[in-house]
Amino acid sequence: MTTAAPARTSFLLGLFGAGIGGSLTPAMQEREGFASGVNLTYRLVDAERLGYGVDNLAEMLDWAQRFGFDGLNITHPFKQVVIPLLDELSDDAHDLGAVNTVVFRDGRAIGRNTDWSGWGRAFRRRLPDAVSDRAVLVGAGGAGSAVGYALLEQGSAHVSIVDVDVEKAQACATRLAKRFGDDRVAATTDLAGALASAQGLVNATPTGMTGHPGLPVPAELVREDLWVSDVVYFPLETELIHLARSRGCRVVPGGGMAVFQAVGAFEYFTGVEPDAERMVRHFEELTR
Ligand SMILES: NC(=O)C1=CN([C@@H]2O[C@H](COP(=O)(O)OP(=O)(O)OC[C@H]3O[C@@H](n4cnc5c(N)ncnc54)[C@H](O)[C@@H]3O)[C@@H](O)[C@H]2O)C=CC1
Ligand SMILES: O=C1C[C@@](O)(C(=O)O)C[C@@H](O)[C@@H]1O
Repeated sequence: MTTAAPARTSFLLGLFGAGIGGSLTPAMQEREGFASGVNLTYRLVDAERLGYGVDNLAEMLDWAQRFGFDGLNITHPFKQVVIPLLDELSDDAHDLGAVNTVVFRDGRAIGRNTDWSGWGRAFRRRLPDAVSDRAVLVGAGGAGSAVGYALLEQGSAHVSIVDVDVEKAQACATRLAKRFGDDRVAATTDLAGALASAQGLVNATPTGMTGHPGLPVPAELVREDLWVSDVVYFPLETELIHLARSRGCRVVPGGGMAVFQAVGAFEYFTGVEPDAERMVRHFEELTR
């Protein structure tokens, strides 16, 4: 007689990254676990504090599995370098070239990305009528690739990508064009020209974060008829969001992406659908 494997009764999860001490993800995941009856522990593993860099990532993944972790979120600077170390990759993570969620199952490490679905869900919640708009995306790193993927996946007619590192903008556009077609996405150095024919602007650079004050684009380009989104969520009201709001623009601040990346990861980790609105309320409590 064969016996079915016992249902999993608890989950050990963590976040791998550098300088992650202020992350709200552990609190969001543990609170949602408690509220939904899933026994879940979520630990921060700060590579900076451990003196670990990208060369130690394989070792870190290996010991996480050996020590019984069921899954990990992965953040800066590991989102791209983790890819070759995984056994399996979801199509979306492959197409956008970054992983923020690794699930360990039956000795295999499976990479996924909930940054894009998180930003997309937060966007559609606020501006459902704007999904087909033309947009300008500033910043082509890990967050920018995820936002570009989300914009195109949810129907944006065209995305122009700008980065101070022109090669990075081009590489991001080339990658997204492979998936969505080169008539819908392009890198450009002409920010003003691209914005003139767009309805939306997304900041996916660190500019505006605590410690990186300022605006990622010249103030005069923030027109009142643009919608404006920021991925930065420390602070929640960045200089860009503040300026855009004061000019009457519709805005999507970075807090929504922070919550909905956790919503998506919770479901991948546990197989249980979390209560997303409860997680939003909890995030609001944490950031009040
Ligand atoms: N809300 C959320 O849940 C999340 C927020 N983030 C935030 O997104 C921001 C970016 O993170 P990553 O993409 O991982 O960083 P990254 O370092 O991979 O990419 C940032 C990119 O912005 C470019 N850049 C910097 N200043 C610029 C400027 N003024 N104009 C044009 N390009 C510029 C850089 O050349 C780089 O390519 C960080 O502040 C991070 O905290 C990241 C992930 C999730
Ligand atoms: O980059 C981020 C932010 C994060 O690292 C956090 O600190 O909340 C959690 C990651 O899952 C996400 O991809």
